Amino acid sequence: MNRPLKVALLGCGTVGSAVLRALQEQADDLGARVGRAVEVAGVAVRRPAHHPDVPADLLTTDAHGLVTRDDVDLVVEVIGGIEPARSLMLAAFEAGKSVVSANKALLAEDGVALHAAAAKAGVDLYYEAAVAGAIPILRPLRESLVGDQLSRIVGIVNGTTNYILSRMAETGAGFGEALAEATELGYAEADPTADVDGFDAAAKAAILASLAFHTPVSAADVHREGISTVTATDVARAAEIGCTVKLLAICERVANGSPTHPGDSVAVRVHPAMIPTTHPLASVGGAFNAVFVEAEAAGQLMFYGQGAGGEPTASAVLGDLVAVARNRLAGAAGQGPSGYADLAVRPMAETPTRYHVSLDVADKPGVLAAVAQEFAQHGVSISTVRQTGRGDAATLVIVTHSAPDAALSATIAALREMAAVRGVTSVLRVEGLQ
Ligand SMILES: NC(=O)C1=CN([C@@H]2O[C@H](COP(=O)(O)OP(=O)(O)OC[C@H]3O[C@@H](n4cnc5c(N)ncnc54)[C@H](O)[C@@H]3O)[C@@H](O)[C@H]2O)C=CC1
Ligand SMILES: N[C@@H](CC=O)C(=O)O
Ligand code: NA
Repeated sequence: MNRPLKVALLGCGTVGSAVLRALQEQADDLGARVGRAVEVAGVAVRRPAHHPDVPADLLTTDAHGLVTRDDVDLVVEVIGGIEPARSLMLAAFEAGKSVVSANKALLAEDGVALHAAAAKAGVDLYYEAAVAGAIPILRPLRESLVGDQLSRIVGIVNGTTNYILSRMAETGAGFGEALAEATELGYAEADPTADVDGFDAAAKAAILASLAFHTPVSAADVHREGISTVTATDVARAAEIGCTVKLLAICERVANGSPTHPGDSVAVRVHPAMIPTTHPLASVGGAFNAVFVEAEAAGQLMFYGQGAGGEPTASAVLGDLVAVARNRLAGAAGQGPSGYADLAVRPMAETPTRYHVSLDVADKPGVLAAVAQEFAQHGVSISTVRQTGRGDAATLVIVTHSAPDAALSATIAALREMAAVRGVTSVLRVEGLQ
């Protein structure tokens, strides 16, 4: 009889414990789908005493020893972070074992080298769980859409920040209170600043852009802004123009160049933005994620589902585990991402964006003209202007047309210096507005 395939589980936190539970409770079904029984060989943890529910004979603090054990066939890495996750993955490849991971931080930092190591060893590196949790998005990009030309991906890919923004908008909850809830529910990273400051979404954007545009993109290539600067005023201003505030990951293929990138390039950015409440992404609430893909032949596609949490993420991990187990039995390995297009990454300063700006001004003759002049001087065209209030308490709300981001931020800096402007009370980019 064929011996079972043995899985080494590295990490037993929010995701790891859900993966372990599923491996134990659904062992028969998983084995039937793979075509061979799948068993847990061991679970590497830092503090065994913290895992009373895991059979003691499976627990070990020696992750490296577990990964390189002769009877281990497949490795699931759900420790997170860069080290020791990277060294453990490399050790697994060297020992001829395929790896399934949920670690976007590592893949976005060192994906090219890790894929090269896996390819050299003839094994798999799969990480569907790393982007948008349970939502199948990496395999669709890598396989189903590989025959098409992708032009743009806009996603809500961080559950924690979407949960926080949804709570702020819907219930008026404070930032800290909403973050504590997201952490309690298992959505936040071990260090939640990774979520709040946009690092997690930037890592996911890098992975999406790499696959979509056949171009190596790392987290360092992604323009990143988080949500800690989003204020109640921003949320209220958004509502006034029929918009909502979301942290967006935007990956674009840009044709016809810019001053420093004359050919095609890619622009990858993560920042909060106002989007119309009629936009498909506007209704994505709580820890849900959605990824909106635009492709030449396929047109628009939207992928939606649970982007965070133990069980949903475990679903993606197990899907990958079945895939790599099948490959192993077939004596094959799936193809890694291709980087043949190798497009340049366009800097944010040259990327076209639109701004929504609120200014406190005195309602005096000439103020509007002076403000408009400042936009014009920076080459920024105004789409709409709205004034509320009179006298000393007037507010100007301006939405621009699209312009290079550097021109927009220079305009804001100049407005802050104008005597007629008492304060710039809200500045957010706008996406999807007609
Ligand atoms: N929680 C979520 O909703 C999602 C998490 N992920 C990713 O999954 C991975 C795991 O995340 P969580 O389970 O949420 O984190 P977690 O912090 O709950 O669990 C990580 C576990 O790994 C253990 N660990 C750390 N270093 C270790 C080492 N050297 N040896 C053995 N164990 C070690 C920790 O003690 C902890 O129990 C991360 O890469 C994360 O970005 C991906 C998608 C969703
Ligand atoms: N911390 C992440 C977890 C999933 O990737 C998030 O909040 O989305
Ligand atoms: Na996914």
